[in-house]
Amino acid sequence: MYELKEHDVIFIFTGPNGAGRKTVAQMSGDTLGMKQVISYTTRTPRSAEVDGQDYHFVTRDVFAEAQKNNEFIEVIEIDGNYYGVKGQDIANTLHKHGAVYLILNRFGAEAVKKLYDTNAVRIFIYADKKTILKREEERGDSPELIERYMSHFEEEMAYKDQCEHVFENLDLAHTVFDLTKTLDDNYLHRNLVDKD
Ligand SMILES: Nc1ncnc2c1ncn2[C@@H]1O[C@H](COP(=O)(O)OP(=O)(O)OP(=O)(O)O)[C@@H](O)[C@H]1O
Ligand SMILES: Nc1nc2c(ncn2[C@@H]2O[C@H](COP(=O)(O)O)[C@@H](O)[C@H]2O)c(=O)[nH]1
Repeated sequence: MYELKEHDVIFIFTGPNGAGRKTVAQMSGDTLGMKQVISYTTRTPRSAEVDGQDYHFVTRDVFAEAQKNNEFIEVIEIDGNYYGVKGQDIANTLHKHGAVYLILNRFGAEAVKKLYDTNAVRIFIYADKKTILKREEERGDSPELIERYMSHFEEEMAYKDQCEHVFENLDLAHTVFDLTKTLDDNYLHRNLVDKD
């Protein structure tokens, strides 16, 4: 069993769908040498999604078996689909990289924070509804999917004030710069960000 070290950091990116959590997490993660811990889900992959990259896509039986074996640190049902992150996956990735990130909704963020306490840092990424709607339309999300995402918008936004860091993601380069600098200055100390 991997024991967390004081300097191990688990960043949790949360906020409404379409805010840009994945985009900014990946960009900062690449710069700072952090790796994502991928969730397992029973939902069907969307056209551009890749198994093992966006999610581990599994059947309900496989998911239920892992749940029965207490492999997930948290399980959630969203719109009829199950999602979970395995504790062992977090431990393995931390062991290799010392810093990991997860992309979760507010319930996952809360659960991971409770479990890992000071090793866990919640980063809230948001944009206004109109901006998010435009992004989702532009990436080709169906009207049904957009409606589903929007039905969770207010409840996800309500979690903003409980997070350790909050970024409004309008200009992408600006957000990624601020985010990378914040993570580097406060937690990782890789001194990679150009301070000019
Ligand atoms: N600052 C930005 N300006 C313009 N487009 C952006 C910006 N940030 C992200 N995007 C685009 O918005 C879309 C949603 O981004 P992303 O997938 O990162 O969001 P998310 O919060 O992870 O939500 P989801 O889980 O629904 O994918 C993508 O097409 C991405 O390229
Ligand atoms: N609490 C958890 N939330 C998760 C997990 N994996 C993903 N998510 C979040 O769920 C919604 C819906 O995701 P979608 O890909 O189906 O649109 C989104 O906010 C994800 O970030 C998890 O393991 N636990």
